[in-house]
Amino acid sequence: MSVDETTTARSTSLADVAHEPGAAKPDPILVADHVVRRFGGMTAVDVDHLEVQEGVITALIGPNGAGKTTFFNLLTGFDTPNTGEWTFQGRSLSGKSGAAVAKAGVVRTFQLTKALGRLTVLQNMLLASRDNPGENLWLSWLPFLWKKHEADSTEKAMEILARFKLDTKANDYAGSLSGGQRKLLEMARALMTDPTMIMLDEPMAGVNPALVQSLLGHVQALRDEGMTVLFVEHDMHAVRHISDWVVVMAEGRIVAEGPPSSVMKDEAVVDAYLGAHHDTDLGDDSLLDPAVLARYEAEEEER
Ligand SMILES: Nc1ncnc2c1ncn2[C@@H]1O[C@H](COP(=O)(O)OP(=O)(O)OP(=O)(O)O)[C@@H](O)[C@H]1O
Repeated sequence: MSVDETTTARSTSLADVAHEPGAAKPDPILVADHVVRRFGGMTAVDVDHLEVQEGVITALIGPNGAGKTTFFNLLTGFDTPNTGEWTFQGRSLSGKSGAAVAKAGVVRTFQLTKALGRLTVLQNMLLASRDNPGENLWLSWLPFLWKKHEADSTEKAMEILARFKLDTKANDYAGSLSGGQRKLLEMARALMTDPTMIMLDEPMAGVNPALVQSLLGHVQALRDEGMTVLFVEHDMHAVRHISDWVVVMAEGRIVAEGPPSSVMKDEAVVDAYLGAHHDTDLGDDSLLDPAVLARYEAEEEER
């Protein structure tokens, strides 16, 4: 399928979906039910039902403390809920470890990037490899297999790094990268496991505007290659620009869902944001720098 055909298939797939919390999707890849996480007396997450459509970019937005990261942690096996179950591609993932979730094809990045500063960029990539020799008894015992595996993984790592224009930095310490480059490295590392779905926690936070464009392009490219993307983001311009669908959380619950253009005008969304931040910019394009806006529009036309 060409990129144009993929774009059409994508918008058609969501065209008939109701703009309401918990809306059913035609091809849900991830389905969560009754997911509750309490910290003491406080309920951080209380998601009754959520379906994430396969092959599209879904943004998860909401004010600070809405429960987005906690929900990500639960879905990816980094935290345990009080109640709840969820499936990925029809198979239950509830209660599974982070490693088991990754093996099932769901990989995540973190808000504060986890790149290990004292390892090189390439070493960071090799650590993220699905069949890291350290985890495989046969590979660690048989040197010739290990060497072949290492060569293959290095080749794959270098290919992915080239895609993110980080190949020239392969032997630099990850600690020497800029904030934006570390975000790119996080995304590159995630791809080492050949995921079906990628979950990005605030990929644009702390990234300079030039790199934001590049990151947005990478996220769209992953989607256009067939990957499902779920991302948490506070930058509403980025959300409007790249998401096919937006899910809004407030006080642990999902309060709205819909395409970006309509969801930003939703009363529950405006209330949720304005309740917490009177100065939150919900992505009104008229507030954008005209040059940036022109670039967004030109890109939109090319798609
Ligand atoms: N380990 C924890 N112990 C106690 N409370 C926690 C813990 N983790 C999160 N919380 C609380 O749960 C609520 C939801 O937090 P969470 O980080 O999931 O929100 P968020 O929507 O991701 O916020 P932000 O946009 O600021 O990252 C907050 O009130 C937070 O203080």
